[in-house]
Amino acid sequence: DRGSVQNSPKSYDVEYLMPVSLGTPAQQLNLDLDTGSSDFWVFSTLLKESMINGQTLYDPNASTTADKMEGYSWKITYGDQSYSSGDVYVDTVTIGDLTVSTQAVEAAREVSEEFTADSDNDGLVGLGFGIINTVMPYKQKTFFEKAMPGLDSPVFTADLKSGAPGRYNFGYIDDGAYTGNITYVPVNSSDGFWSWVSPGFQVGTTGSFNNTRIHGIADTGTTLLLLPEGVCEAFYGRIASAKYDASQGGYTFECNDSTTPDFYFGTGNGQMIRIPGSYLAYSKIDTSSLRCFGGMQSDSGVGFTIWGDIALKAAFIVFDQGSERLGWAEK
Ligand SMILES: C[C@H](Cc1ccc(C(C)(C)C)cc1)[C@H](NN)c1nnnn1Cc1ccc2c(c1)OCO2
Repeated sequence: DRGSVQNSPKSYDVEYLMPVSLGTPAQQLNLDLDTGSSDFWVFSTLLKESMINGQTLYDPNASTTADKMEGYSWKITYGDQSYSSGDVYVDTVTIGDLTVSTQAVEAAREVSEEFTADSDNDGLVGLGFGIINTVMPYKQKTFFEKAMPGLDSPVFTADLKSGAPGRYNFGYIDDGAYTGNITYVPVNSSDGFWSWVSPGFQVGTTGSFNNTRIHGIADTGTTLLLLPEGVCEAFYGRIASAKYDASQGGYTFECNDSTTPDFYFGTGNGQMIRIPGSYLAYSKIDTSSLRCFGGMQSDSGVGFTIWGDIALKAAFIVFDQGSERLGWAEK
């Protein structure tokens, strides 16, 4: 079995949303596929009105295939301190013509203001590893873990694009979606994340390759690229107008600064992925400004490196849960 679904970026590629069908008859919601968490939760009719702001709601009472998991609950807090919580239903879920008939759907009763404010986002599909699922008393499997036994191959792939729709595929690798070879690196899933080690980085085409191992996670649910302070300093040191601006909470530079170099990160056996300098001028800090907030920021607040969308949209990535490895390819 296999599946394929288009993902569409919101403005500034802040997140990528995909249509998902839940229940019978199908209720379609736009969800954020997040490889950095492992809860499948949705805005629902259980929410207080004050927490809803245009989102599409999952109504378990309108689904003939929904069964309430009595006595089960969930509560998740994300690294940016946003949170959500609620009840759990078993129901059928289809993503890109791939159906899981008994998916644990976490229906929100409460969401923090950050989720309320994002009217396009109807919830998250966590595709990290199930060991960090928050459902109590017994944690639940992710959509991919439920689908995996029926798939042609135990993999899903992410093809995110800059300012354009991309695609998530389940159960197969589309050899037309990338160029060159796929370089596989081992994953340590003990923390529930797609954790891997990059052998190093290079700033621009003339810079030397820095053999400094970078431990981090591949996270489709994080917008930016959060790297060690030293790497940020090496990169922004090469941009004439760049500075760390405490009032903005990060590095900023002039959006059209022609000295902005590309950023390369190593994956393994000599392969490097090139992030175009243009991807690193993330967004104007305010409409009248000529300065941009950097797409690369320090990971000091997180404690580990996060290869978020800024990096992922420069590559074709294979999330191989069967062999616990990540595949990286240029495209
Ligand atoms: C932030 C997203 C999860 C999310 C996505 C979207 C949203 C909104 C819709 C409301 C915009 C909120 C939350 C990320 N997903 N793996 C995540 N989930 N847990 N940690 N991270 C990454 C991290 C991001 C920012 C940090 C951080 C750690 O530590 C300190 O600052």
